[in-house]
Amino acid sequence: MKSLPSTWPPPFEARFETYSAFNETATGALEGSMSWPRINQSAAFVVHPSLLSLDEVRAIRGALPESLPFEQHEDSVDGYAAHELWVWNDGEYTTQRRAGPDPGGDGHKQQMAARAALRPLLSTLMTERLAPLVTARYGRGVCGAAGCVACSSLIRRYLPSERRVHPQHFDLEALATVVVSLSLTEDEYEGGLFVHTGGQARPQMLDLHRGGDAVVHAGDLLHGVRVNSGSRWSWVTWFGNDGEGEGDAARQPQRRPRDERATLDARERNWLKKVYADSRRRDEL
Ligand SMILES: O=C(O)CCC(=O)C(=O)O
Ligand SMILES: [Fe+2]
Repeated sequence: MKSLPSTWPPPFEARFETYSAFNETATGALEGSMSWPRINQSAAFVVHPSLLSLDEVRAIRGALPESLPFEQHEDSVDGYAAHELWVWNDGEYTTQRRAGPDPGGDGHKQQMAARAALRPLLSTLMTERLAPLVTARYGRGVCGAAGCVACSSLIRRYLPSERRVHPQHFDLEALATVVVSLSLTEDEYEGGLFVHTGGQARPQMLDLHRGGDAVVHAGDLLHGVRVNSGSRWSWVTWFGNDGEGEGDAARQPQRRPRDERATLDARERNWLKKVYADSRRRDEL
């Protein structure tokens, strides 16, 4: 029998470098790239420290007491109860993603109150901070002239008694995803979001422990969540294109053409500078 080469599994590591679109502002956005061993394939992501301020995170978490029953429909990745709270679906405010077990008591009322409280907050952040970031990264060739649009947005929680993992998957529903950490303190949980190339490679954990830290990636990134201890809260938004000019196919997931990098125009560059100057100022407060 042929034996495996002694270098198997192949060495594998995520590569991190300063994200070039943000070099000038030197705010520490990092581009990571996962290269599949032996095949010429890679997937990139950008980690943005403090995309939201801690005050913004506190405002979101303030609407989410631990006693709030989350939605328990089957998760699309592993079929177990999802423990999600959907706030946006198909580009619109939603009251529920899918039917699931009745939360009992006044559970629905509590969920509706939480969504109503989150709606203005998340909506402003999605349009003013998240969507332009996605459009700047993937470009108008992919996002459409009007820019990428938030299609789905939900809060996830990983409580010790509920869910510890979200198995690795691609976000096939999304052109691009933004995940924002909703931690109130940096030691609220251990473990977290990992990126992977599957097989025998070792997953790479991303450090998103500070509330407001965010990662932006396209649908082609293999990723998942494993919480080793504590409670983790995250805000997940899936983006599609602008929905213009493609009839019913609009807003369907689209693969980012490989190696495409958005070329930022002066207006977008200025906007990014401002986002980063603001986030630096927030850090200094
Ligand atoms: O909770 C997270 O950080 C990510 C969850 C995720 O990958 C997803 O909702 O698609
Ligand atoms: Fe995902």
